[in-house]
Amino acid sequence: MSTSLLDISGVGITFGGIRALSDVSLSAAANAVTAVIGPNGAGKTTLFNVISGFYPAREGSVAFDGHDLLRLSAHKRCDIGIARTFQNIALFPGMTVAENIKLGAHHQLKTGLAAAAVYLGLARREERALDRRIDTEILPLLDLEDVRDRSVSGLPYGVQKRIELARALVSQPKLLMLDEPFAGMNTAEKARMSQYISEIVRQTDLTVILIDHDMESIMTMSNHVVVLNFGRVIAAGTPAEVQSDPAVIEAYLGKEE
Ligand SMILES: Nc1ncnc2c1ncn2[C@@H]1O[C@H](COP(=O)(O)OP(=O)(O)OP(=O)(O)O)[C@@H](O)[C@H]1O
Repeated sequence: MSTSLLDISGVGITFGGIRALSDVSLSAAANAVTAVIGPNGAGKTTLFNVISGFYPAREGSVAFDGHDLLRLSAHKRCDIGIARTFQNIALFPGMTVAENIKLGAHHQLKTGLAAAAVYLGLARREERALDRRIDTEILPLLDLEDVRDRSVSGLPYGVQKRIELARALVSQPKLLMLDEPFAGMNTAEKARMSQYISEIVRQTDLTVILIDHDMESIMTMSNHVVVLNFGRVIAAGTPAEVQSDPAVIEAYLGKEE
C-alpha cells in the first residue's frame, strides 16, 4: 500500500452563508498524482487555498509529512516543502527564463537575492549553487536549456507554463500543487505538459495534487481522482472508477428525468 504525504480530514469552511467545503477528507499518496475535479463552484480552489494557507479552516485537520498544517502560516508551509502554481501565468515578462526560475528559491536563500547581488561571500556561494542546480537539474528536466537567457515575454504559452512549473520545482518541494496546469492550452501543449508532470514524478520523489477541468489529461495522467460537488467529496478512486461512478456522471451531466 502506498503511504500518503497529505491527509485531509473533515475540513469545512464557510464564507458568509456559503458552505464552500463540508467535511472534506482525502489523501494524496506520496510520489503519485492526485487530481481534484468537480463542476464550477465545487470548492476545488477553496481546498487549495486551505492547504496552502490562504484561507484559514477552523474545521477538520490537514496532516502533511508529520506536520499539523492548519497551525502553520502560509510562509511556513512553503518552508516545509509545499509549492504551488497558479491558474494565471504570473511570471516577470521582462526578466529572463533563468531569472524567473531563480525567484522560486528566494525564500530558501539564507542571504537573500538582494545580498547576493552585492557579492557577499556566503551569498555568492549560495547563488552559484542555485545557478548550478537550475542549469544541471531544472532546465534539462523541462527542456528549457535553449531559452535559458531569453526574456519570458514573447515565448509561447506552453513554454511559459513550463517555466512556472520550473519555478515551483526549484524550491525542491515535497508536495507540488498545480492549479489548472492545462488551462488555455491546445491539445499538443496539454499532452506535453502531462508528460512533463508524469516524468518529473517518475524521476523524483515529488508528490503532485492538481485541479483542472480537462478530463482527458486528468484521466490519462492521474493515479487517484477525488471528485467534489457543492463542497463535498462525492467520489474518489482510480480514473476508471470515478469515470463510471453514477454520482460523478450526475454531477457533470445532471440527473436524467
Ligand atoms: N473568498 C470567498 N468569499 C466568498 N465566497 C467564496 C470565496 N472563495 C470561494 N467562495 C465560494 O465558494 C464556492 C466554491 O468556490 P471555488 O472557487 O472553490 O470553486 P471551484 O471548484 O474552484 O470552481 P471553478 O472550477 O469555477 O474554479 C463558490 O460558491 C464560491 O463563490
